[in-house]
Amino acid sequence: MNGPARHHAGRATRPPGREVQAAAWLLRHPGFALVPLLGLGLAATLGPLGAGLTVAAAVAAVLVWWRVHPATFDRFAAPRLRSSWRRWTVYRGRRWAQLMSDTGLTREHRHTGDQLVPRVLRVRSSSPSIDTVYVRMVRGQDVAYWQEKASVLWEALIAHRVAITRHRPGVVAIVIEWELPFTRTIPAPDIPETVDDVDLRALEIGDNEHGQPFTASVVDGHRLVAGCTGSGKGSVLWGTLRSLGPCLRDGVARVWMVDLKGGVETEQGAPLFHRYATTMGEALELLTEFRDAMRDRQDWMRDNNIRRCTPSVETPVELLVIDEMAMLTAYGDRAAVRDALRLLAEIMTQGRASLFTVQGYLQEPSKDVLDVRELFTQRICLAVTAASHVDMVLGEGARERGALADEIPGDDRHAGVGFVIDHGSRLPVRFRAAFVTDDDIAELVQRCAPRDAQVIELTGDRGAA
Ligand SMILES: Nc1ncnc2c1ncn2[C@@H]1O[C@H](COP(=O)(O)OP(=O)(O)OP(=O)(O)O)[C@@H](O)[C@H]1O
Repeated sequence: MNGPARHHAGRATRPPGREVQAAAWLLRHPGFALVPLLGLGLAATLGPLGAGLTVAAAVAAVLVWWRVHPATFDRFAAPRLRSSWRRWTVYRGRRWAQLMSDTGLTREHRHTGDQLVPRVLRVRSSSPSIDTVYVRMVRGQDVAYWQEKASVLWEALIAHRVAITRHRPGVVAIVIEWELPFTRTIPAPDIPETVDDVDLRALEIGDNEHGQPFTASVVDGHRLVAGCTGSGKGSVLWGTLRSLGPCLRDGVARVWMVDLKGGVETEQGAPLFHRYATTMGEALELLTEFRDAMRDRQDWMRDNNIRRCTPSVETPVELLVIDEMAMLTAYGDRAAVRDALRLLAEIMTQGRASLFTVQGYLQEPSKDVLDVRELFTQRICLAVTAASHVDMVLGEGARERGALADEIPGDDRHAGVGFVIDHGSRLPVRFRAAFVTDDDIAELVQRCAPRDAQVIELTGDRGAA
């Protein structure tokens, strides 16, 4: 009856031999065997000089790519190279074991007394300042246990923020934000002088964490912006309109504004709008008019055999902006909400080629918004109040890949900070919207209000129709 070996037949009381451990390690990290083998293979076929030249040429090609085309390099090559680099410099061997031990995340084997260290399975470095480390927990731990230790881990790593989620049974994903790359408030984008200075596919609304302009299109689809109160949605909205300024002035783009918060925040910009609605009744009228205008343009395109419109005074970009979208799609009278959702779905599925696009701003993503979520091709998540909101807005797995939007503190240092998913790499990219003040809005109105504006009067009953 004595001794663990008799209690647990088949379970060893001593670890496997070192050679077995080494073979298992190599199987888990095939690159370590394959790279030297490839080197030897090259040397055998091309000779040492040929092999050296081939490797040098490969390194040179990567360097040339890095220098010549930073945008594609940062998008495709950098995350992979960075992930490998971090894996073997930060989350490796003894250093990792020490970190786990110091933070109380190791366990002693009951029988052998060995330290069991959670194993790093994979590192994904989506940006220079965000890593996701996938770790197999040791037996007896669960995700709640790890989450309890998150703050200890955070302090030990000297990181900006750490969040832990369950990836799959036995495996946790640790998202580590190393630093906040935005140290200052970014001033509002300049209003371009002329329509020719405006790139409708890349309107500047802030900076991304790579230090490049954060841009957004108003012609390639629809945009959803989610963020809790005070997160900086206003900056994204007004930043877009500032970058679009001359197009509004000259009638190459027109804004149809729906603000069911009574127009408090958008009233200042009313002279810029082609149509303006602040009650549910007005909003439905506006949506219907927008939809009908879209149908008319589609008919015109069909008659003239045009597959895609070019923005011009004759065929302007028609931009439907909905501030606090949930008031339209979730909280209003049920029949009105149903009508609004039906009109929106029609506009969003058909509007793109005829230049009818939608931008929805939202405080709290709800189930009703999810019905049309997939129709938004660009989704932006500023600070939100719940972890589940991040995936609701950006798509499943976004938070685990690094989009910790629910962890963005609600203070002025972080206002305007958010995440988007890069279309090419599918990785989250952090950005900060430029701050558009009331004076910046006033300047925009003064310089860019359209000459032939026919704004709906701000009268009538307010609230739900
Ligand atoms: N891009 C930014 N950079 C720095 N600070 C900002 C930025 N955007 C907003 N702020 C600060 O955050 C405050 C709240 O911003 P804003 O009103 O745009 O938030 P919001 O998301 O529109 O909130 P609500 O949904 O309540 O209207 C601003 O008064 C300003 O102090």
